[in-house]
Amino acid sequence: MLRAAPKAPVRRLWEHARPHWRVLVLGGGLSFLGGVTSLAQPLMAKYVIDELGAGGSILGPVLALTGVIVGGAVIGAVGAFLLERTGQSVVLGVRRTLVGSLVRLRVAEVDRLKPGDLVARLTADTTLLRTVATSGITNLFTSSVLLVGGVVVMAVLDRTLFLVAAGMIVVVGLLMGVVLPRIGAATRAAQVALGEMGSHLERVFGAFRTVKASSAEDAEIARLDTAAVESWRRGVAVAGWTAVSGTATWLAVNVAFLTVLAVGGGLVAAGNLPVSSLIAFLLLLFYLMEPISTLVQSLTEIQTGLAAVRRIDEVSDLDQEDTTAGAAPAVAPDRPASVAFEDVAFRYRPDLPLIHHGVDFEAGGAGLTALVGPSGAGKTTVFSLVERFYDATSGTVRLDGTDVRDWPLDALRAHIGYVEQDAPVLDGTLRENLLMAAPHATGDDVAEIVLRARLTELVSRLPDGLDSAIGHRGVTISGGERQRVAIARALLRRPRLLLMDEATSQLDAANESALKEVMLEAARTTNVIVVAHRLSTVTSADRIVVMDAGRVRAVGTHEELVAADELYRDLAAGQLLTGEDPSARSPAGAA
Ligand SMILES: Nc1ncnc2c1ncn2[C@@H]1O[C@H](COP(=O)(O)OP(=O)(O)OP(=O)(O)O)[C@@H](O)[C@H]1O
Repeated sequence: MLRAAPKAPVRRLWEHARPHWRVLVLGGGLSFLGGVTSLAQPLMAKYVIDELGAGGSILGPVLALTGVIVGGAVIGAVGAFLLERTGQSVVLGVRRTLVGSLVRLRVAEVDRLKPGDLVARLTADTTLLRTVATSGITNLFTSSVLLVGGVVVMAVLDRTLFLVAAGMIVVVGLLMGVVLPRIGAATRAAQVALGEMGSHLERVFGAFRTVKASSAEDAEIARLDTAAVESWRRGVAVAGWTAVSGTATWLAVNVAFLTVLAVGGGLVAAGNLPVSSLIAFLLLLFYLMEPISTLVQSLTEIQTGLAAVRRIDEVSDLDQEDTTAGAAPAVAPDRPASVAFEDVAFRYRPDLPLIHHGVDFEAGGAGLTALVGPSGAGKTTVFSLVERFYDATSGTVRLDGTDVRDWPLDALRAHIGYVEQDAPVLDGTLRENLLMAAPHATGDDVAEIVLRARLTELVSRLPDGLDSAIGHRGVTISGGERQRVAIARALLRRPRLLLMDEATSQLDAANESALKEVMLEAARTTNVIVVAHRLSTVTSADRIVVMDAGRVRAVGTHEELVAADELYRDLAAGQLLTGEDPSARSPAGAA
């Protein structure tokens, strides 16, 4: 579904961590110091025993040992805190990048993605990453430092015993080489299954009423369950491999411990090794048990995190819009914008057929232009090309005479108000919904728009007026009200071009006439283009563009088109506009 990330995940993980390298080095340095002091403990124990054997005072060495233990603990704690904090900051950075990438994705990318899976990447995958970026990286670092230090001290203490211990480390290393890739693959598969679950759930909630009305709950639950079981299966595989690596590491360390005891005992008996060195060596091995098992555990966790990094970075690699590139053409701020389509051909994807086959029309100046035509003729697609949700496959779309591809996206869209067909309201208050497209609008601006969009009655009916929650968790507002909220939102932007996709569902007479009034009022000062499904809109239009099968077949006023264009006459008759009997003509769909 998503393109594979081209960069190695370890490099990506490092790229996310790089901005914090100073704190990382400081935390790492302190952890190293903490580790060194704990490594010094066995050596100091040897010193205490040697002093005792020589009949000297042990007060000094014991005090020094205590100081080293306490100092080492404090330094280690500060280092661990700094590393942990860095881990959290890495995750914050990743989440910010991911949110930025998701919201700036091109519409065409979102068309082929599953939103539920994207949500899982932002939530579940970044949560996985947090474990790695906190305890995983911290433990990997500190345990590696301790292990390397321990190994060096062992090599200095006794070569023979060192070789025994080194053999154990090699065995653990080989084991990790086998186990870690399997843990990584299983984790990735588990996360993919989790993403699938998110997608299924989104599908269910996206059509919740339909699912219930179709009595399809059981089938949907079964789909969700399949994904849940797959995630569980992969999780169990991870648990299995983790158990194998944990137990095998423990065994390897213990075998090494016994071997060192046996070989070292022999060396001591033969007088080739002081007993204090053997004790120090055994203590070292004992101390190293923890860093070794922590190292193994953190390598396991990092596999998990790298699986998450892969999935997160697949999103960062998707095509995003650059909304600021280019220089905006100079335009008169209060003049209505003109739109021109010049021989525009368009397909949504290379593997899909053309939707537009050479669309040509112009709509300039203030006034109302209605786009009409059978369902699927490509009317809404016209709007998508003006807004540059997609780019024309060939031909040119112009705003104010400039190719829309030469406008900075932000500047282009700043001139346009867009009302979608289903006029969605977003979860939040009515005021937030209105201010979305014009965050700097004043209270007076909002009050004026409420009046213009005939929303006064709605505002007075809502419990907290403009500050009432609407949408999911608030009051549900009607289709007509949603349309007017959407128009108000678009108008608050003070657009020079208003694109409005009329709702196909029937509105009651009061709502319809309210909408019409708002539209006509806007058309006095703005270029308003409407995908018209209602007769009252069509007859009020200054210009009607008739589209059929991806082409413009006629342009004119209602009267001109009734006289000159058969398809338009059929469409109008289908809605009893001309008083003709529609059944007497070929069926041409609804306008
Ligand atoms: N995102 C998309 N990806 C692929 N095909 C699409 C996409 N959006 C629309 N289409 C297809 O493009 C064609 C034209 O759609 P469009 O929405 O522009 O038609 P319309 O004239 O506005 O129809 P209606 O009056 O029913 O709203 C349809 O066949 C539709 O299935």
